[in-house]
Amino acid sequence: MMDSPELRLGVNIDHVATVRNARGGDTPDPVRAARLAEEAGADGITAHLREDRRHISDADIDRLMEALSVPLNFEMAATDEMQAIALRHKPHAVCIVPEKREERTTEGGLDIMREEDRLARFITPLREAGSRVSIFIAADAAQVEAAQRIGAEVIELHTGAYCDAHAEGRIEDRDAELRSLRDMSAHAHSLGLEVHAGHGLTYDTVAPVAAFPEVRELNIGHFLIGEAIFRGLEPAIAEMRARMDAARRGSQG
Ligand SMILES: CC(=O)[C@@H](O)[C@H](O)COP(=O)(O)O
Ligand SMILES: NCC(=O)COP(=O)(O)O
Repeated sequence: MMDSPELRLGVNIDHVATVRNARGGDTPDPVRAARLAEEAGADGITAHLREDRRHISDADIDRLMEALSVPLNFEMAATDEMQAIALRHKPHAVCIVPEKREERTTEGGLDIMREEDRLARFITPLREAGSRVSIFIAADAAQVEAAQRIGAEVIELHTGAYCDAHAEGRIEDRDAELRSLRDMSAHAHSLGLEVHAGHGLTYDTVAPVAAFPEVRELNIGHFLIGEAIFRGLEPAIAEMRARMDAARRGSQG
């Protein structure tokens, strides 16, 4: 069995901005949330600048780049507008995600094969600017292999189908999704890709994913921001961190 290296927690603060935007104005401030998340043990901050700006704004990205002392993982669609913003800021990491204007949340992974040549050209300047490029994909061997072909350094596996199956009590589907996540983590690692995972993870679903030794980072947002309403952001994050660490230790026997 391979050793389990450190597992990082990236806290996604998008939905602090969702609440702010419900009324306009400045509160609650996602940058303040990001700084509290750092203090609570987040290893990085994730923010998704959607094309429709439904939560994070351009000004939030400007301020995050100024304020953070941990790395920013900048999630964005593969558009010229977003590429220009990423090239201006040169964040630590850029994660390319699919976007549909009408979707409630990021519904699936990017279909790399549908536009493989364009994506290979698209990520080249981002890598040259010093950002680590990650591709948000479903746990699918063809997508993993395509991510490697286009020159990505990292993949982030979409855990939404696994979390939905868990929430809906579809145990066989949940277990099948988990097996796919496990197998694709190992496959991607064998191809030299760094493996991250995220979307929809909660206290109840995080442990099995955290235990996969190839997974180096989990990005978690919506659940943590919701939980923070009841107990505060720092305790909510500290508990997630503790559950991740316990699962990691357990997987090392
Ligand atoms: C790509 C991804 O999974 C995150 O960006 C997260 O889901 C953000 O929330 P929304 O999908 O609701 O924008
Ligand atoms: N890339 C996934 C992410 O950043 C967090 O997703 P969620 O926990 O807000 O669903």
